[in-house]
Amino acid sequence: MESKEITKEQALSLKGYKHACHIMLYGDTDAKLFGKIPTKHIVLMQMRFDGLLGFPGGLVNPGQESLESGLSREIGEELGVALCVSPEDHLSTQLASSPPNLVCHFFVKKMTEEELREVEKAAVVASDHGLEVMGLVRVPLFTLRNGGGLSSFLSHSFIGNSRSQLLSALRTLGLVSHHDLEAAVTRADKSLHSKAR
Ligand SMILES: O=c1[nH]cnc2c1ncn2[C@@H]1O[C@H](COP(=O)(O)OP(=O)(O)O)[C@@H](O)[C@H]1O
Repeated sequence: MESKEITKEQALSLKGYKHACHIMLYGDTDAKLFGKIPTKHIVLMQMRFDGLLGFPGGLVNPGQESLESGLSREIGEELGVALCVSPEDHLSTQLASSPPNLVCHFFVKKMTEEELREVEKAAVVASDHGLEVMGLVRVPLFTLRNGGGLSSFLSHSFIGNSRSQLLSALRTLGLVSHHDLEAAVTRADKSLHSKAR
């Protein structure tokens, strides 16, 4: 899905648009896969009720609450934690090409490994668990010798523009090197292309 980047202020001045707010929670880790492959960072996404991957969040009505407090409310429902989202956590706003009249606001929040583990534990007993949210998942950011890892993750199906939100956050925050990211995207796109044939 192609989307056009606009400012948060432009988005808020649009009439008759819905506002979706989603957040990427992330942090650093020293953990090594199989005791040798550095996982480097933790990045959380979720498996939704419809089988698609996306970020925690949902629709917010800016006429009734700020984008940040609406997003905090959605996080409470989906992840069972009280998380304060601030305007500084905003990363981008995009005009969705589909569905029409939707803007997608994207936030990122850095947390410690311990805090992220607490979120993962709380999510299992959150009210939406097993209903709107089937579970949190960590994004594998590494590339294995057989090419698996990030590229296999990117070959799954994503809701809306969440795949491009993920890629732009990984790029902007420098969580994956430019070379590794481009290689993973190329490999994933090839695999998606061959599945489609
Ligand atoms: O992670 C995401 N990134 C960007 N857009 C998303 C993401 N998840 C859902 N959306 C879009 O946001 C809108 C609201 O969906 P969502 O299911 O999150 O909210 P809701 O629970 O308030 O209905 C939908 O149009 C959906 O396509």
